[in-house]
Amino acid sequence: MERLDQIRAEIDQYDQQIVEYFEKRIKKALEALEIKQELGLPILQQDREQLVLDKVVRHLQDKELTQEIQELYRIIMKLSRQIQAKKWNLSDLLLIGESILLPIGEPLSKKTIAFQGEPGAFGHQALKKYFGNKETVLHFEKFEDVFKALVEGNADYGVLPIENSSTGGIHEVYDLLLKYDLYIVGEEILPIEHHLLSVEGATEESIVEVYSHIQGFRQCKSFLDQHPDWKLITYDNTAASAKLIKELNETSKAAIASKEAAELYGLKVLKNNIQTNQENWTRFIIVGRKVELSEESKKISLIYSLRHNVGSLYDSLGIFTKHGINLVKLESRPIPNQPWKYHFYVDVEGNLLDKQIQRAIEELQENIINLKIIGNY
Ligand SMILES: C=C(O[C@@H]1C=C(C(=O)O)C=C[C@H]1O)C(=O)O
Repeated sequence: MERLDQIRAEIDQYDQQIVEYFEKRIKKALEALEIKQELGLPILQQDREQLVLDKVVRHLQDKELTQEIQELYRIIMKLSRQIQAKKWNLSDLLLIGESILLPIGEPLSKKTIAFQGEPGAFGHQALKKYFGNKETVLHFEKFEDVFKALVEGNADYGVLPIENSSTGGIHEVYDLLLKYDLYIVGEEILPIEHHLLSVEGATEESIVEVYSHIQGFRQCKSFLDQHPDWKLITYDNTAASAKLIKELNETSKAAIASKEAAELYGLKVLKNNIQTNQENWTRFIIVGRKVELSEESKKISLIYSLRHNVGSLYDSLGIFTKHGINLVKLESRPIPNQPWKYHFYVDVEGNLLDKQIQRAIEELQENIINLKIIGNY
């Protein structure tokens, strides 16, 4: 026992140093905050955080601890941000339990909105359906560019597809929601109709190559299976492929895209409604920099991971049942570098201002790892 006491005394000493250095680190983060406030920079500096993560791994002598040190530093930096946020402006934050701080904002009146793809893309249609036609619109090549535009302040809202009723979740967008500290403020469901488009003079028989987004191909699989000789070329976006077909102007090439894209780029519809399921819908999310709470907010989106023990998912979901909260969606994504471990994306019905919901979230937090609330809309 004496030996164990001796070891624990040493651990106590290290803890004292860790606490001392943690406090020093937080003080410095608050000094950094003052400068960021002067310069009008956001609290979160993802590039800097990545550098910190790389540096601490380099300091490690035992590289087997790489994942653990990164996990520890992700938590330290998140706390550092939360402490900075508390200081920044308390009235703009919602505190749930003891440690979940959410930035709260009002819907912006004058706004710039970003979508992925070219004009005429389904994302563009969802944007117009949700926001109307009067807003300033930006479009980007990649989903991640939309997230970056928000973080960098170049756009106020982003419109992104999250799920298709025939082919399921859009995984890349799920992963980006975890990576960036942005929030879902709304959603829009759009019926998706795909058409085979080409230039004047083309017929179904003249086609050799077809361009579309991978989702376009997946959602039209039965039709494409009838043309096994067609070469399918995956493109960034359905509307971008329509634009390309117009530019190439060849009767052997076609795109799979919307009617709107056909009209916008002056293409002929060779075949209408080629999606496999006539009930084909895509749910788009509207992402912003803050949680926008109102009495009408009725769906909460959460991400969490679990300890690897029997029944952990069941137990976590049981907490919602116990508090009478309806679960409306469950999706899982693998955690990079941790084979067979998952992040769970859960949508439940409720409003974050409701005390019952807050109690359930607090209880959930005690039973899971890394809870992230990504919106109430
Ligand atoms: C302390 C800062 O604020 C945040 C927290 C960081 C940290 O704790 O190391 C790093 C980057 C920022 O996201 C900073 O900007 O340096």
